[in-house]
Amino acid sequence: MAPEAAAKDELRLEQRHGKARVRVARVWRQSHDGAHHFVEWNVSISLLSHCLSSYHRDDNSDIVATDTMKNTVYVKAKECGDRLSVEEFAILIGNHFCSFYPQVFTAIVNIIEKPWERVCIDGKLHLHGFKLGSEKHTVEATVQKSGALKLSSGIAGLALLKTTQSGFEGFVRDKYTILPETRERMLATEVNASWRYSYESVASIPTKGLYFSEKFMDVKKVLMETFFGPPETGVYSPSVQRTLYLMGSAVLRRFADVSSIHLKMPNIHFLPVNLSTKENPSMVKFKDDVYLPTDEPHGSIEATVSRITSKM
Ligand SMILES: O=c1[nH]c(=O)c2[nH]c(=O)[nH]c2[nH]1
Repeated sequence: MAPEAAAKDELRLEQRHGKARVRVARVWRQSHDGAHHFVEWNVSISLLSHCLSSYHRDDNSDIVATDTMKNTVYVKAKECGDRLSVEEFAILIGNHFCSFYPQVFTAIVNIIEKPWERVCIDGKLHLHGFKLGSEKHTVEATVQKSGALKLSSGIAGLALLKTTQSGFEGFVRDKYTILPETRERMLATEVNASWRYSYESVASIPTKGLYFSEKFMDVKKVLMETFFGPPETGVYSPSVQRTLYLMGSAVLRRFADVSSIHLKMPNIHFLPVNLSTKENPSMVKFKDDVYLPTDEPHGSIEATVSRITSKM
């Protein structure tokens, strides 16, 4: 928020305004091989600006209209002749508002990219055919007039499940506890991750190729490899907490330009099904085979893993 003291009333006002959920799709047509590239973005913009008179008086002369913000998304999408990553587009939009309008000092741009993937027909990548995948790519760019930048990317809704190599033992037992200890259970979650890049100014971001799009795929790969372990043996998970920490620390170890990662990993329960009657005591006896899938309630487990930067 933009805090400004209103001397007249001795009140403090914190304000921002913006346009939420501006939907835009962009096609880039490559002339050399006929391939089309496609993205669909949902853009939200929030501006911190000096426009106090609109709150204190009937004077809108400093307001950048939210309708103008919406139009700017389409203009900038049109103007970007070459493919760019969702991170670069967020920074471009944020930078525009901070540099074009004297009264805007901070722009916060959030974008959600839909997971459209090129289809494969008869083993060949289609030139202009796409299907919708599941997990989304998110970004938040906070740009200051000075060019200072905070950049985070994320994954939303990455549903993962393994049918073994998971357990939960040694937790607190008291008169309220009935959960049995186990070394054999299903582990299912829907990962929401957000990682902060260490680039601190617009001028310092890597611009070669689609740097951040590739990085997004690489981070996702590291998260999944750590969750599942090797294909034939897997890796044992003693708790969601431990697995979350290993996933986050693997990302920090692997990518020098990621300074922290927040992971939210609900523990989605698949309950053992045991059915028995007096007549048929072993009608369905659970042998790690038949489960009742559930959505709620679920365990909610989240943590942020960051580098400890020693300041000498
Ligand atoms: O991995 C787990 N972490 C928990 O904190 C927890 N709590 C619970 O009931 N089951 C589990 N599993």
